[in-house]
Amino acid sequence: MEANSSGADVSADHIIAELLDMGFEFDKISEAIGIVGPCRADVVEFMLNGSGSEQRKPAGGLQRRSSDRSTRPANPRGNFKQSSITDHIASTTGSKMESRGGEASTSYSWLAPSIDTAVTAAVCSKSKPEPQTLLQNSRGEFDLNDKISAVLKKHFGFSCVKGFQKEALDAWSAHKDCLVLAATGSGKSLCFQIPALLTMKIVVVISPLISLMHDQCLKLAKHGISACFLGSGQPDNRVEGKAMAGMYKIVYVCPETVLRLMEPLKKLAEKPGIALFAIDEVHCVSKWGHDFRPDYRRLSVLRENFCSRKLKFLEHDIPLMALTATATLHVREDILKSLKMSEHTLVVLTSFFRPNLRFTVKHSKTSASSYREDFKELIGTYNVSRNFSGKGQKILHEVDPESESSSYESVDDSASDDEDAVADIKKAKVAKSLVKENTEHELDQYPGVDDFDVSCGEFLENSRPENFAFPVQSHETSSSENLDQGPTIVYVPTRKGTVELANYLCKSGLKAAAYNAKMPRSHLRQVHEQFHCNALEVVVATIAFGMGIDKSNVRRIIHYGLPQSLEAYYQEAGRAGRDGKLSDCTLYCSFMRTPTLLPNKRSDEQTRAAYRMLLDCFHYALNTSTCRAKILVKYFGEDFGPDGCQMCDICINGPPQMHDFKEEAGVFMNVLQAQTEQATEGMNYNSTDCYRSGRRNFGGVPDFRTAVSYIREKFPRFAMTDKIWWQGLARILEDMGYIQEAAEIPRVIVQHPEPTRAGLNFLSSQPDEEGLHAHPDAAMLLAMSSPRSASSSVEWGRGWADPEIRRQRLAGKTGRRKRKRGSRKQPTGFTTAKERLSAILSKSKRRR
Ligand SMILES: Nc1ncnc2c1ncn2[C@@H]1O[C@H](COP(=O)(O)OP(=O)(O)OP(=O)(O)O)[C@@H](O)[C@H]1O
Ligand SMILES: [Mg+2]
Repeated sequence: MEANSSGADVSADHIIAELLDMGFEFDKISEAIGIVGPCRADVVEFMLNGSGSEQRKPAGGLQRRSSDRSTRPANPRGNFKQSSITDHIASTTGSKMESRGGEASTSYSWLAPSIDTAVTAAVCSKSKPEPQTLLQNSRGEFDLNDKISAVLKKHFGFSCVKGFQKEALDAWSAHKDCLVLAATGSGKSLCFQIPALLTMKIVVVISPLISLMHDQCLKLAKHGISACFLGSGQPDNRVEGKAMAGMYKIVYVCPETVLRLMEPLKKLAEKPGIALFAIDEVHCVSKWGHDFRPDYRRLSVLRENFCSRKLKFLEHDIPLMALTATATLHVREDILKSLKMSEHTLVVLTSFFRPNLRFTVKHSKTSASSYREDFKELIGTYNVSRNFSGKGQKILHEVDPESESSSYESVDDSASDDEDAVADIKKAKVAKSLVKENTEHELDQYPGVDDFDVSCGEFLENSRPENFAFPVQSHETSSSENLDQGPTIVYVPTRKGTVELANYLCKSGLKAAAYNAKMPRSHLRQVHEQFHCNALEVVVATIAFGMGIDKSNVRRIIHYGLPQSLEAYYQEAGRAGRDGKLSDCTLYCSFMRTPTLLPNKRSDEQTRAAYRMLLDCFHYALNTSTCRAKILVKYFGEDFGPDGCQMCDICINGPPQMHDFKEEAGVFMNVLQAQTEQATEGMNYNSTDCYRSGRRNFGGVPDFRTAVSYIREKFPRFAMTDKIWWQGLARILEDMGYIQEAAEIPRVIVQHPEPTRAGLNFLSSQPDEEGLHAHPDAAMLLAMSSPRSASSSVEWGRGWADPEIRRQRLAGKTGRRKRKRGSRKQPTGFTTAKERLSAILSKSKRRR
């Protein structure tokens, strides 16, 4: 150990790290240390002067070769104690400088890991005091900031770290756990990549997808940093062995593999040492997040095992750094708890706002029949510069939609919008698939970790990946063509949708490809590669293509169907505009259709939370009065301030006119109140009296449908109103706290609204009192523009959910037109129930 006058030890591995970064070869350094001892000046002098030819001329960029590592001695630092992180990054002080007098600047100036000319000059002219280098601050000290700046410039070409990156690095250097919450594309990866460059130790990164690990390793290799990834598939002992021997600066692993490699990781922690465990996309830990992965939850073993209490050779616990762009307050708490992160964990929180993203929402059936209208503009954008002849592009990967054993439309049939939609359903032979009870397979799940056709790979610095062909430019693509337009990602909810839409876009002349979790993994890798090298203009993907994709020039994210949560939406939208340029995020969804949950195994509590998230997302889509960016960041607990983004459709178009809903609200809530009273008065009233189409008996709580049917029947002025409109009113009343959902597991559309105390107060207010002013939401506006068609088709669509009705329709016994023409048979008992309701209503009116 090298002692300085301040009494602080500078360990040999520190010297090795610094000299390696300067470009000296490992075996030469260790040989020199063996001869002259762990003193930097002596080691450098020995290498430069003692053996003349020892120095590899350091130059910007990459110095170490992979072969250097293979010749590495088994235990180069033999008996030296394992140094701490602060040893590496804050080893020099003013007192050292003073103590070494004139030598100080020469001794310490070559601490600069990337200022290669300074190194040479400093070492070669020992007698002269050196001018201050980039690594010295005004007091002549070398500090963390300087070192970070140096490696940042050398490896990434950036001039400085961002504030939140600095905070995270400070936490790491102080051996603290840290939770980094920062917007998509803000640069979270650097927070865990830089530590690998500041020490000789290894950074272990836990990541949820091979595609993500692959992309990051590829980039690191280009930046001169060796890395590898270990998926959960068939282990490659060669890469795994090298990784566990410390041959790569950064080791990406999936959670499952971390758990399997606990013992080798402990050895790695001993030598050469683990600088940090980074858990990327850490929202996957939480059951309340949008992409829960059970293996992530088991990562608490990291905090439990890699601490100085358990591993005696550690001076400090190995810090954990957890990172995500999409965690609500609830999820954050869950992360800290589930990973058993230290109670001193630093939470680094930045704004989630992405100022260059322009959010828009549009109503669409989002079925094949609406492709032409919805994608006209996109097709025009790409075709404008190339005189499209009408001869479509080659489809990257032809998949027979029939073989997908499900149909896109069938997902939506239960609430399709109008006659056209029904015709589409018929055309697409959806009837066949409707018979199937289980539709789970048609929606895509988040992919498993092994989303590529390889389970591990190594990426040596400045070299091409060994297991991967570097993306080949498509023969059809010149590097400049259409780059200005930038690529587009279209997210669709179903696997079949990806294929259908990609085919449609290809036929329209675009270079498009489908991407979903069920496609061959080799195809998925090909799409990734072609997307990254601009050979593709559009990727039509499910949620399988989302997290962490870092391509700077994505200009458009189109969601063609409602996402499951605002977290998922913001995560996917965050793929756009990572170069800071204006980019569009457009959500197409049906305002008329009731969104459904992706099938998944959930407890009741999780189902409740999942519906809540879906509901928030639906509210976002239907919103007509609040800036979209404001809603999004508020969702993550951030106050946006009074102004909007001035870019989204709401900020541009302004809200619709306010409406006084007092009368409608009064009628609606009176009916609900009557239903409630009816139930409590034990009149044996329930919804099955009203409908005999297999609907559930709700046990005496108010029922939305019954209430609306009653209103339409009994109040002539509301006879033409649409259920969709009343659903909108129910949302407004719920927001105001006047009604609440009584169902145990609330759905996206209110089912059993009951008046609250505030609602009852409102009901008893005088007619001349203040009105109930609100902006109608997007569904209400739409319903007002075409009241009949909407409700009738919704009824029709709902019928399909009933196995009996479906059977009859498929058997041709009943059809929509026939039903429309014929008189609608009132279910027995309907009149009686209405009469009862009337009686209660007039009774309660009399009471008031
Ligand atoms: N200090 C910096 N200065 C300039 N650019 C930076 C800086 N840090 C990171 N970047 C750039 O920001 C881009 C996004 O980085 P990164 O992929 O780490 O984002 P992220 O925060 O992890 O996003 P996501 O949440 O989507 O995964 C990268 O291309 C990176 O080069
Ligand atoms: Mg990231």
